Amino acid sequence: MELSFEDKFNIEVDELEVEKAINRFKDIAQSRKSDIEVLKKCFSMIDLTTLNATDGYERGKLFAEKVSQFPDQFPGMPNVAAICVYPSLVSAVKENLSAPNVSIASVAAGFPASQTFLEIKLSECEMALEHGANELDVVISVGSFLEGDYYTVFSELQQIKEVAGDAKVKVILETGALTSLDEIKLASFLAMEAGADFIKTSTGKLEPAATPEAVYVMCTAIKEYYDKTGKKVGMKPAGGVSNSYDAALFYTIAEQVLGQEWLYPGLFRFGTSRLADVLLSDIIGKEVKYFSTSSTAKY
Ligand SMILES: O=C[C@H](O)COP(=O)(O)O
Repeated sequence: MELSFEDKFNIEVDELEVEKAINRFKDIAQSRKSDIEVLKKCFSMIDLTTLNATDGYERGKLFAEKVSQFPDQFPGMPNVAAICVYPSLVSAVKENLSAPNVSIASVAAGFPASQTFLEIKLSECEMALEHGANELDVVISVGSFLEGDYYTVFSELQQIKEVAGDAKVKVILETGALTSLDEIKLASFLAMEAGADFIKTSTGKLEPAATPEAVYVMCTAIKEYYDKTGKKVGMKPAGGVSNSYDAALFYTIAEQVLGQEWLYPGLFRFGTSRLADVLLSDIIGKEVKYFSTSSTAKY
């Protein structure tokens, strides 16, 4: 079955316009990278992430304990939005998390390559939810997308969304594997039409991960989708976001394209394994290693 989005949405991206806009946002971000209020807001939208082959129960427990104790350790700071782990670690987080407003996100559906059977993808989503996840981060079938088999990608996402029920589904486009900005925009519309609650740039396992260009194009797609349908879809830059300037830049892009109303954990997240302590240190004004973990393994 053929699926066409070209008639419904504007898929073409003007690359010159993108570069101009990004240069403007970079200037704004330079002055914001040390704005404490902006950094605090960015911190409150972090999905604190650990996605290593070396992760075990203790790692999930440690993350949950750190997040649970955070308000006492750092009064006046907002907490992170979610902890994001592999499905096998969801129960470790659930059993040890006592921060009621912090969500538990699980990558699922064959993360990070999405190269498994649909039944396995759906079961993995179901099991992650049973174990306590209330958000799912799933990658599109990138191979099918690149071959132009949009129907397979769309149909899988629709079925995942159905299994997810009330849980938020964040759809990872793996923008570094897509071959043009037009493709990134097309994938954004496809994911949103299939029911994505958020669209997310990257798995963090493939370079380039979150780029200003990808984030900008995805934000413009979200804006256009909202104008046409009235549905607000969230944005999640993820992968390689590791300093206050990057955070301020992605924050600025979302603010300028989508408006302040998008800048809260319900509609904006950072997927990152390194940003939390960096922001915390810049906010407090001295180096803090609270969440940092030694493992940087990339499997
Ligand atoms: O979803 C989040 C990413 O996997 C994290 O990537 P990162 O380790 O480059 O921050």
